[in-house]
Amino acid sequence: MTALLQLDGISAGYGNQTVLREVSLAVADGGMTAIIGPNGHGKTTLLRAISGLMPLKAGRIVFDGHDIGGRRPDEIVAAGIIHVPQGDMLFPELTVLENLLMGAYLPQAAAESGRRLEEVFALLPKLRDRRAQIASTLSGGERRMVGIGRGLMAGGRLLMLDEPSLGLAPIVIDQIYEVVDELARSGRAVLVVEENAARVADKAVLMALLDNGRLVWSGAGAELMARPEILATYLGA
Ligand SMILES: Nc1ncnc2c1ncn2[C@@H]1O[C@H](COP(=O)(O)OP(=O)(O)OP(=O)(O)O)[C@@H](O)[C@H]1O
Repeated sequence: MTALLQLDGISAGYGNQTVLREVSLAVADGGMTAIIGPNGHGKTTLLRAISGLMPLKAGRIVFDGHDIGGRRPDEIVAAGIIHVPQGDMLFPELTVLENLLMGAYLPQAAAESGRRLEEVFALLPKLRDRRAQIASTLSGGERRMVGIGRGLMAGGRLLMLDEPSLGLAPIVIDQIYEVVDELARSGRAVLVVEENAARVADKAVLMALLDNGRLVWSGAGAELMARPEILATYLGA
């Protein structure tokens, strides 16, 4: 496998508190990789560390052959890593279109924003119909789609999604994962954080289980589903 992103023994945390402990992980150049694990065990922190939103205490992050540890968040976006944060974080008073265009704020992305917008509308046709609607009046599922669309507007080679299922009804979660799966099957590298392993087990090329900031297991989804002791110990299944 060609790794697009390679984490090499990374540790990170808040102040004196260490949250991530020596995590090593290879993310493939295409398809879905899933970070799973219970709440509060470091999944969001892992994405924040990759995005440059918090400093590393130890370890190396190599993306597309370059050591990106210590780079600023905007430099990491420019390098091709897009982070769609938990809970949408849209601009509530702006329209769908304005929110989408916010994703293309860096010069290179801005130059390609017309073409990208067409790609986003092709993947998420509902957003074309809703483009003039104010974000705060959208449903939860629609807001999530705008968040994903805004991330895609930035371009990038790796799309990181922090719990795209959070707070949505099961039927809407299925719709969101259909979109994520379509992106992954079209060859885009997607790193997704998900609390419920079963939701991604049949889609992910690799699942990585974080417990108390450590990577305690990784492997194929089918392998995990055949390990009831891991599911019971770490995921309360
Ligand atoms: N800004 C912060 N300051 C201090 N501690 C924090 C901060 N954010 C998170 N933590 C702590 O870091 C640990 C890991 O949190 P993190 O958000 O990474 O977990 P998670 O697995 O993503 O869970 P969730 O899905 O609930 O966000 C928790 O103990 C949390 O309390």
